[in-house]
This record gives sequence, C-alpha cells and structure tokens, in this order.
Amino acid sequence: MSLRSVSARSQISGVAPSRTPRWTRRRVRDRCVRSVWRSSRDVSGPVDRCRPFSTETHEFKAETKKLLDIVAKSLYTDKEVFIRELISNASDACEKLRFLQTTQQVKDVSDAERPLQVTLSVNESERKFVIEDSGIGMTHDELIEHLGTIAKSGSLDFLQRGESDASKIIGQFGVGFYSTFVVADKVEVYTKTADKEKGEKGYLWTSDGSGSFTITEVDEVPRGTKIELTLKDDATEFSKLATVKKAAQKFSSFIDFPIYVTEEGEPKPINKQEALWMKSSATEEQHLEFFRFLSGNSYGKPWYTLMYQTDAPLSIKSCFYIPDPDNAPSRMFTKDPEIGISLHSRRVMVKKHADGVIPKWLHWMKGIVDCEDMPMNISRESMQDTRLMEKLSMAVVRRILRFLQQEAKKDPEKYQKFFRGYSYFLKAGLIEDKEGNFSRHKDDLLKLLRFELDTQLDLDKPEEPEDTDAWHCQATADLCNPSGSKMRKDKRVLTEEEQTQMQKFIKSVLKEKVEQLYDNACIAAGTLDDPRVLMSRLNKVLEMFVYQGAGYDYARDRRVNVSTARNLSR
Ligand SMILES: Nc1ncnc2c1ncn2[C@@H]1O[C@H](COP(=O)(O)OP(=O)(O)OP(=O)(O)O)[C@@H](O)[C@H]1O
Repeated sequence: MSLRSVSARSQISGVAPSRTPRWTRRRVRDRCVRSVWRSSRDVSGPVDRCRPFSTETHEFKAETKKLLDIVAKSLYTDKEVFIRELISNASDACEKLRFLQTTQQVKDVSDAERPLQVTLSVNESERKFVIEDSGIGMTHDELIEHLGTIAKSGSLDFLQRGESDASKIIGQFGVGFYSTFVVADKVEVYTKTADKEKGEKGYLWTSDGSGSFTITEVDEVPRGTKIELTLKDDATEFSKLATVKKAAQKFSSFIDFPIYVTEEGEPKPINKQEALWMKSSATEEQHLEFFRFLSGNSYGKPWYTLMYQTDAPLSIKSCFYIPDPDNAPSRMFTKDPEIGISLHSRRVMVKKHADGVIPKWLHWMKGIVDCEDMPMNISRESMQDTRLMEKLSMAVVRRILRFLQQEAKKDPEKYQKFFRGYSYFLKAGLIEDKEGNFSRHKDDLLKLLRFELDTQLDLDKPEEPEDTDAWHCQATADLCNPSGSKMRKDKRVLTEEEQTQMQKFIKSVLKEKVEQLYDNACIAAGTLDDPRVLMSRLNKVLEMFVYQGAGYDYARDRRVNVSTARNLSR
C-alpha cells in the first residue's frame, strides 16, 4: 500500500483536506514511519541506503519530573484547564511571531503565506485531541529548553514549599504545557521555527510524562506547533467535539487571532476576537469574562474595574482589574513578583509583564495598557523609550490611585475591605515610590491609607496607638514629614495647628520604637543595604531588656555601673 493511500485513509477526522496543511492530513504514525527514515543524499540510492533520523532521549529536570508526577497522578476535577493553557500558548506563539515580524527581528519567515491562526480538532475513535498554531514554533534547542523545564516560578515555589496538592498548583498557576498530562498519557509536539535564519528543520517531541522525552527530526512540518494528545481513559470526553468546542469558546473569546474548531471537515471560527480595552465601554459580563481570561481562572470576579482611555499626554486605552481582596497575594511570597498588567501597542503585545510602566507594589492588578505611541521594539537602553515609559507610568498609576480615592468616597465599606487586603502593598508603595520615583505618587497614596486606633485620638492627652506594626510606623514616619499631605480626624481636615500637634504626638510616642522597627521593616522588604547598622541598635535593645528586667528604668537612669549590668546579664 502506498504511503499516500495510507495517509489519505487515516487522516484525523474533522480536518478538511482542502483547507488544512498537508501534515494534518496524514496519520501521525504513518508520518513518523515516513519521516524518521530519510534518504541519504543520493536519493536514487537503494532502500538500504536510507538511514533513520536519530531519536534523542532526554531526562526532564528534577523539579519538572516532580511536577509531572504530581500532575499526571492528580484526580483534578477541573480538567479542561489544559485547553485554556494550550490555547494561551498557541496565541502567545502567534503574538510573538507577529511582533518579531513587525519589528523586523525575523526577516525571513518560513511558510510566509500561512495566516496566523489556531485550529483545534478531535478524533473520538482514536481518543485524540489536537491543537495547532502557525506561530513562532521552536527550534531543537528551544524544545529542550522550553518543554524540559518548568517556566512558571509560581509552581516552582509551590513545589519548593513541599506542596503536592495538584489542584492547588494547577488552580493557582495553571502549570502551562504540563497540564496536558492531567488528561493525556502520551503527548506529541510537532514544531518548526518561523525564523528561517534559525533553521528549516521540523521536530517531533514525545513524552508519556514519566521522566523523559524524545526528540526526532521530522520532515514536512509546516511553521508553527501542533500538539497531539492521546487521552487517558478517564478523559475521553476531550475527544468529543461538543466538549472541546464549548471549552474553546469559553477560553478564547479575547484571543486576537482566529481560532477554529474543525467540524464535519470544515474549520469553524469560534472566537469573537474583541480586544475589550479598545472599546469605549463594556458590560459587566464582558468584564467578568475578560478578568477571568487575564487571571487564567474560570472563576472569581473583580473587586474593582477601571476602563481608562485618554489622548493626552499619550494615547492610552486600558482596562484594569483589582482581584478580590480575600485573594490578595501573601507578602511573604512576593519578593520578585511578575507584573499582572501587559503592555500593548495597537493590540500587539509589547511586554507581557509591564514592569517599567506598573510599579512592583501594584503587581497584583490585572489588565492591559495599550499605548499607540509606544514603539514595538521598546528598549531599556534608549533614553527616549525610558522617558516614554515613565510618562506612561505616571499617567496610568495616577489614574489608578485617583480611581481608588473615588471608590473610597463612593462606598467606604467596600473600600475598607479592599484596604484590609492590599494595605501592605500601598504602604510599601509609599516607600518604593520615594526611593524610585521621587515620591511623585506620595500625595495620592497618602489619601488611600487608613490607620486603626484603639482609642479615639485625643490631641491634648496623647495615648500610644496599639497598632505599631512596622509598615504602619514607616508610613506614619512619612506622615510626619512636614510636606506630607493633610491628615484628617473625624472626616474633617485638621487645622495647621492640629497637624503640628499631631506630628509632635506621633514623634513623641513612637520615637524609640521607630528606631528599630523601621530597620525591621526594611529587612522584611529586602531593602536594607547594610545590616551592620543594626548591630549597635540591637545591642542597645538587649541592654535595655537586661536593665528593665532587673527593675531599672532604663530610659530615665542609664548610670547603672557596668559590673551590675554584667551580673544582671548572667
Ligand atoms: N505553541 C507553542 N509555540 C511555541 N512555543 C511554545 C508553545 N507552547 C509552549 N511553548 C514554549 O514553551 C514554554 C513553556 O510553556 P508553558 O505553558 O509551560 O509556560 P508559559 O507559557 O511560559 O507560562 P505562562 O503561561 O505564564 O506564559 C513557553 O514559554 C514557550 O516558550
């Protein structure tokens, strides 16, 4: 039987022969047989002169193995997340190619006539789920690097903390490509890089998720990536058209490339392709959908939503969400967080995590900033680009802070809950803004801070506030700055005299404590440059303990002789 007839009979069902690339028309096994053997240079030579493409076997990195083991054995109920992860990767791959082409970083594109798109297809009888994109693709080395190690620092964190509950890991971080092993016992990835300068060879990556993967060179792979899953017995629902179509619709509404599901041999478009942030308004339902899409979750709703569009000082179209304060990130695991807002220019993604525009203390916000004036190949080295980023950042952050001020006035109770969840980041913002942004957002930030006092503050009879939490103290110290914004008591602005009194009061009450507490706060925030400065103060605190413990009033009488102190410390 000729290869052609085998291929024609065993094509993946639902793929239109006339509208789809050649590779989807051939059964995988046949293509592998055909492609792992290739003629020697002398094509007219006998069959025994053919030599096989060698198949390399690689071990997954240790953490990847651990993650795969947890994921593959999981009984995770929300299995469809793998579709979201694969669609998102396929869309990122298209986005990347569009970006590199637009910025002339890829000049010679493979299969240049292939439009940027994503296609999903299934084969129920063979338990197959297939997704293919015409995006950037991967070279041999990129395959090893990208699919052999864990990319998501979040899931790595979880593993390092000894977490082994797959539902928590998958629920919170998605685990990207590896979520395929929740549903598949065999994963095959066909890929070819779009950049001809990097090579024109195609590769097949295969794994059953049990510790190693193989890579084989393959003929006739078009530009992009095709992922073929052989589904586990308990996941055969994902070889059903109706299930896949429903899930794909749910996860692809805002993808900026056409997404097709092959139905009765015809690719049918399923996504609306709407970039919400470019619209002048949107319904609550649309925001909910977009928020979930950006957070990579199929649940949850935003606490606050802000759409911000302006033409001056820059042309900005943006959409921001603040997640439920109950899910605010823990400050213990946010030392080097990824910014949740991406930067676009006329819909094309310029930066996935828009640092430079959004400061770290606002990393927990989700959203998109689209700025027409932004060059696509923005560089950190160019002063002009840096200035543009700063200008954009000023406009966007100021708008966010003023929006929060408005919300605080509109619904103080709702704001109170927001503040409880995110207060640490706003207080940290005050410090980071001072250090990295000349305190340009200080006035706006101060208006957002709230302090709890156990007793009603009496300016004539000062009492010490109970809450002397370190950030609190630092923020309070900032308030003491005479150029600070006005403080309020009982919803009225304090008079100048009252403010001076208040500053004196805070300084008198917190004087000794702010010494040491400020440094503790700096250690917690990882901003203390020289820990040696702590030593003399720590020694003093210890000395204080020793004296006070023995009944001496250290603050009033420090003239206790040294031998008494030595005896005491024993
Ligand atoms: N369809 C694809 N085309 C090209 N490269 C891909 C594709 N799918 C995955 N990759 C590569 O593999 C890497 C790992 O993918 P994975 O989904 O595990 O994490 P990620 O996508 O980097 O994480 P995140 O979802 O936070 O962006 C990607 O960063 C990308 O470089």
